[in-house]
Amino acid sequence: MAQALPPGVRIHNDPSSPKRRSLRATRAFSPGSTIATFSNPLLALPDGATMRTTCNYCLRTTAPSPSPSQSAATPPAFKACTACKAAVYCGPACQRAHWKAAHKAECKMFARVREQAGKDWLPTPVRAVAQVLLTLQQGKSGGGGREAEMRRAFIGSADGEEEDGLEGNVEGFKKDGEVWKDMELQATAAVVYAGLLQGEEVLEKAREILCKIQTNAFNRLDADTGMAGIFLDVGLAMVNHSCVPNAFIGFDKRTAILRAERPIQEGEEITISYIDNTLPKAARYEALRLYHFQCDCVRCKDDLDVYEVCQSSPVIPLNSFSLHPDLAKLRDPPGDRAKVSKAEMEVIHKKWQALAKPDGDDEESHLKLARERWKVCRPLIEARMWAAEPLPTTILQLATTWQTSYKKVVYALPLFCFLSTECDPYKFVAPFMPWRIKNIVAVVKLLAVTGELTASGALATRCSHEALVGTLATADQVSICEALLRLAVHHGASSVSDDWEVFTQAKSMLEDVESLEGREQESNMLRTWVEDPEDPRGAAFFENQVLRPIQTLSTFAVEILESTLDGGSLVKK
Ligand SMILES: C[S@@+](CC[C@H](N)C(=O)[O-])C[C@H]1O[C@@H](n2cnc3c(N)ncnc32)[C@H](O)[C@@H]1O
Repeated sequence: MAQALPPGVRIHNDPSSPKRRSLRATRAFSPGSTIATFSNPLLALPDGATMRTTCNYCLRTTAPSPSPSQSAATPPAFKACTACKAAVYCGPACQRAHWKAAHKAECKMFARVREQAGKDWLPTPVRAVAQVLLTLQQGKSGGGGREAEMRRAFIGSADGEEEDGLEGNVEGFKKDGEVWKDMELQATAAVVYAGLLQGEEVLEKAREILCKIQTNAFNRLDADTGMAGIFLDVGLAMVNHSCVPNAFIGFDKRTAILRAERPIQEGEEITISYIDNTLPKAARYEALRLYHFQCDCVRCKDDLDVYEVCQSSPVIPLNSFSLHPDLAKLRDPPGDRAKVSKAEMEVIHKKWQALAKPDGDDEESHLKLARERWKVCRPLIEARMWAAEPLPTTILQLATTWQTSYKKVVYALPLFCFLSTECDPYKFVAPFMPWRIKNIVAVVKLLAVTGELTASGALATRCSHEALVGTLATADQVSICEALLRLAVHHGASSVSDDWEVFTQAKSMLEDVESLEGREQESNMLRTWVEDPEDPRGAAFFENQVLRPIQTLSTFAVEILESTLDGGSLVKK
């Protein structure tokens, strides 16, 4: 593709390979380091309905605080475009930039959307296709550089050389019955709302654009690593998939950051995972169906489970500064893995997926579903394969429900400790992977609750698990929080982005903990441990005051899960 690429990467074109083009490293990268940033996307859109609560240019989800000159009583708010009243912005600079980048072409479309559909937003793929069609259309009357870039990416170069454009897998999509039907509808909607005449030529063009968006756009991760909107950069779009990738992508507003997950050599192909690569093989293949290729990475070829991938990971040593410093255990994971065959793991996942959604959003409905899921996972539980999906997701879903429950919040703590020590390190071996940091920060937030309950003496009335109450009563909960926050801040610097909400929260919570009086000794000890995790005094402090209580809390998790999900009682001596 003829476009400027950031340093750190180059495009390799091999017409004889099924992958065709790929992204290669121009130098070596260590795990956690930034390979390249991509800040000039061709498309960057918030999710459909959230276009009213997300800045349509920088994709910020909360408006910046008012300046000191503004009244503090005025809550920061997004301002809508005065013409269409649909797109909103965090400030005039973003509004101006978006006008130039995309909104000038699409603004009038929203009046039509309101008139024809009675809505002031469009589903993301429909809006994205319409934006491309309208920019190309505008180009006919002098759209400038943006139009030329769009044309090269979506239509091919001016001399008709298709080679230059984005991959669309159009023929593959056309063979995919239900999917293609949906795509045809979305493409037609884009043409109608864009106000273009509905000839077969324009409809065909719209379908091809949609195929290219589907193949090359990334789901932009929101602050909490949930999905929110799409991001398409023609350079980043050259990165291929592997279920054992050596890189991952983080997003910071309108910028995508490509980071190394494993050591990368100069000239090596850079790969990311397009999907949740910790799922069993059949589920991964199903998720990859929309990309129209057969993955032949080592995870797929040898049908490796999470433990087998973990065992041979080159980033195991990074865990010496983590909540799983026992590297030998990562290389030789516990459990009776021979008890569950790969075929049985596939069946478990299929059955789990087939279970219906919760009947309602109340705690009881979630609990009912968790019980059914737990039952399906029984062979994995008996083999103690805690990191094998769908078991960790089952635990996480219950832990997340309990996190906000007045009655169960205390029980969420052992569950998150368990996820952080027995599941996440095997699923995501590099300690800077966002899901690991997010669950560690969840432990800190829960300790803030149990710390208060312990101090006020109310813990025993809120929790009938005596050993859990006893462990918390004797633990130095503040030092545990400080140690976990230091881990989160250290690894967070190599994770999603500097602006990642989980990372910024960890930094601010750490400042709060550091400012507490009367615990200089503990704080100094933890500082020593961060500076040199091998220092015997710091290491012993971490081992005794932090790791041991976390591991003890974690041991209560299975008991609590079994008693809640298998019909027992939470009361334990
Ligand atoms: C985002 S594009 C990646 C760039 C693409 N290789 C190109 O030349 O334009 C995604 C498409 O690349 C191809 N692809 C990605 N990863 C692949 C892999 N591991 N093996 C084969 N093809 C792959 C598939 O056609 C997929 O739909």
